[in-house]
Amino acid sequence: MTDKAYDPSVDGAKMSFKDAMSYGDYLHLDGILTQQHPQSDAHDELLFIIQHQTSELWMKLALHELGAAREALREGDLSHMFKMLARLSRIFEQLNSAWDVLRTMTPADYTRFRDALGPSSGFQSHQYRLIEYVLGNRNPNMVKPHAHVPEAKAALESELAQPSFYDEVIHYLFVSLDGDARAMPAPQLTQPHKAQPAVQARWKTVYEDVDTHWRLYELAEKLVDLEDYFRRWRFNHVTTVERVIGFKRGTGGTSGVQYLRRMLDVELFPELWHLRGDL
Ligand code: HEM
Ligand SMILES: N[C@@H](CC(=O)c1ccccc1NC=O)C(=O)O
Repeated sequence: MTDKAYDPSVDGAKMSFKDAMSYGDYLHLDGILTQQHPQSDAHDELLFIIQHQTSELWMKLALHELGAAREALREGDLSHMFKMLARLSRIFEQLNSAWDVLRTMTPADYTRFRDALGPSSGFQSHQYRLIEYVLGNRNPNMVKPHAHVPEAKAALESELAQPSFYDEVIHYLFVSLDGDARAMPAPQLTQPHKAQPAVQARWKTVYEDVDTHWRLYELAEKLVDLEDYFRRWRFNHVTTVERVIGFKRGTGGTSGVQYLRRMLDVELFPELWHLRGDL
């Protein structure tokens, strides 16, 4: 070994990017890495900001995959839809593991900058709300905090005007089992999906003879997986919140932990859970 520093250019590594697209150019890192603006001098505020920004990026990808999965389903292309749902589950795993980093922030650390957050809160995450809407948990009141951001409001309203991903799944279920969707209950576009006996009965048919209905069974279990991940995200959130602020009121104005505990009861695909007790 010589003392001379290794020069990767001898192996062919390109070292000059004056006239070519570099890593930073392609990823627009100048934009992303200059968008962290702590409002205090508290050490942990950068962690808090990056945790949220990365979560929002994963949510952006989740919406991209979910939208494409719905489109594939509408076209009857189940193979591609399954691939996107598998990726969606991995994205949720990322979001769930991320809590381990935030959990290193103690109440004392957080108190140093909480006041600087003002009335801002994750409650106002339009991407989170959009994910809920796409999946079928639709409370139109949740559009209100976005009235001041026309694009976010428009995206949420346009989602409320079309069938949810779960509505498309139910459509596919009826067409597959009945031959058409005439017996399908009308999608509830602007309210949270409520369990429908006719839907549950069909899912039960699938689970009672999985070999005959393998594709539908696979689809159902993918949805249960997805909801399982979603529930774990909510549970991680509420537990972290209790650990960090106890039962203080949220900056967004809700009761905080009590509000978040109530959200643990939300069922995205209720029929798939309810039928299990009947098997
Ligand atoms: C120490 C960390 C955190 C605390 C203390 C906290 C606290 C809270 C509280 C109290 C609420 C209820 C709304 C309110 O009144 O503010 C809330 C909602 C919410 N938070 Fe957090 N949060 C934390 C981290 C996060 C992270 C990392 C995310 C990821 C994006 C997040 C996303 C959300 C979302 C989406 C809601 C709305 C939930 C719903 O309406 O069902 N939070 N948070
Ligand atoms: N709601 C939190 C504040 C909070 O967590 C927050 C504030 C600004 C941006 C994102 C946040 N994260 C989740 O709610 C609190 O009451 O402390």
